[in-house]
Amino acid sequence: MTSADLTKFRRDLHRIPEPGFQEFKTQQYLLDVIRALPQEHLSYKTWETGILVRIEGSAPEKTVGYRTDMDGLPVPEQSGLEFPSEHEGMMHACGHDMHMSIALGILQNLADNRPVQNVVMLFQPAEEGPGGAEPMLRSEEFKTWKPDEIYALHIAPEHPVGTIATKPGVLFANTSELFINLRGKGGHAARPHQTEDMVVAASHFVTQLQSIVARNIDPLDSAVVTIGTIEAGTKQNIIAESARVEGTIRTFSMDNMKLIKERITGMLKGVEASFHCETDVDWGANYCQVYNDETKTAELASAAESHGQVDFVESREAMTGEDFGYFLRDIPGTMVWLGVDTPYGLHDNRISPSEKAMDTAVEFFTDFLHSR
Ligand SMILES: CC(=O)N[C@@H](CCC[C@H](N)C(=O)O)C(=O)O
Repeated sequence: MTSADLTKFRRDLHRIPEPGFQEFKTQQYLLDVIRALPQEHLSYKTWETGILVRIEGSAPEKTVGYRTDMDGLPVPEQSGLEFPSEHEGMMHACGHDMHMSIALGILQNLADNRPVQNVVMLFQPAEEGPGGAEPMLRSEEFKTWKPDEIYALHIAPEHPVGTIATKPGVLFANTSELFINLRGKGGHAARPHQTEDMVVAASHFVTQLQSIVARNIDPLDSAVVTIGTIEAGTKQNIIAESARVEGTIRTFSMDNMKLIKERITGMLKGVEASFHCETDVDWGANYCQVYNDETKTAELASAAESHGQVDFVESREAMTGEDFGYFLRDIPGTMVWLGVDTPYGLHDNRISPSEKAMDTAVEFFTDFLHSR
């Protein structure tokens, strides 16, 4: 697999970002590449908009898994790249175009040069939401090819190209989405006393939310409550009768997740009483933490440290979420960060990861999967 091939995959995929479980063009593109590979030891099947590919090892004693995510984000691209998204309002702003291209590169290498162990490559939809890992794990397609160990990577804007970073134990947080509706009585902007203004109610609620992390979480622990969107109203001189607040919760412990949800439920009761309105809350998709197996992580770290192309770094845990956590809850393995050296963070509309990082990842993971 050449750098030029990887770059072509990445740019083609970058142009067609699609929402979770709607990765139709992405799936077709990947299938076209997979069908063009040497087929001798290869079999594949689809699941929803995902794909599972199995390479029959030469003397297998186990099956090793490698997973990539596939979906894009509702981010209007501002990267200035020469190959921007062709899907208005959507962007691969979390590197899944790179992740998929790397997986294709590894697959091509393994199809050309058969590994000893069986390898299953998983192209998993809907990582950003509503979560493809958990239903994929439950699928018959997965169960019949279930690996004995499993690996994945995620691009890391802050690390230089060549870096692979990870740690044993908790790498990413538990997550829960948060969707709240507030309903009251709207009316004329000049007659506020006859209304129950949901812009004011939602604003108080969002401000109150900030006290949860500040005043309910042990300062030696960590949690995040982020509101990403607020929608309310139809016109500047009409008092809004409804508002919708959407966000996400991140914790390292399930006790804190429970505590935060209880506090939010309590606060909403207060908002209802204070602003004479009705509210409802939906916790959306919940991901379990990414917990790296101690032994597999040590083995991967040692392979990275002795690999000529890689600079291995012990990383800290992060409040990011990843539904790869569900695979790791069931199957020992590890997730790593891959340095891509861009000043813009994940989910930023300007993110522009260095494509050179794909060479490092493909070389390292091809060697690593051969060595299992
Ligand atoms: C790597 C990454 O950025 N993952 C997402 C996962 C989102 C889970 C869910 N939709 C949520 O918002 O809680 C992240 O935002 O960390």
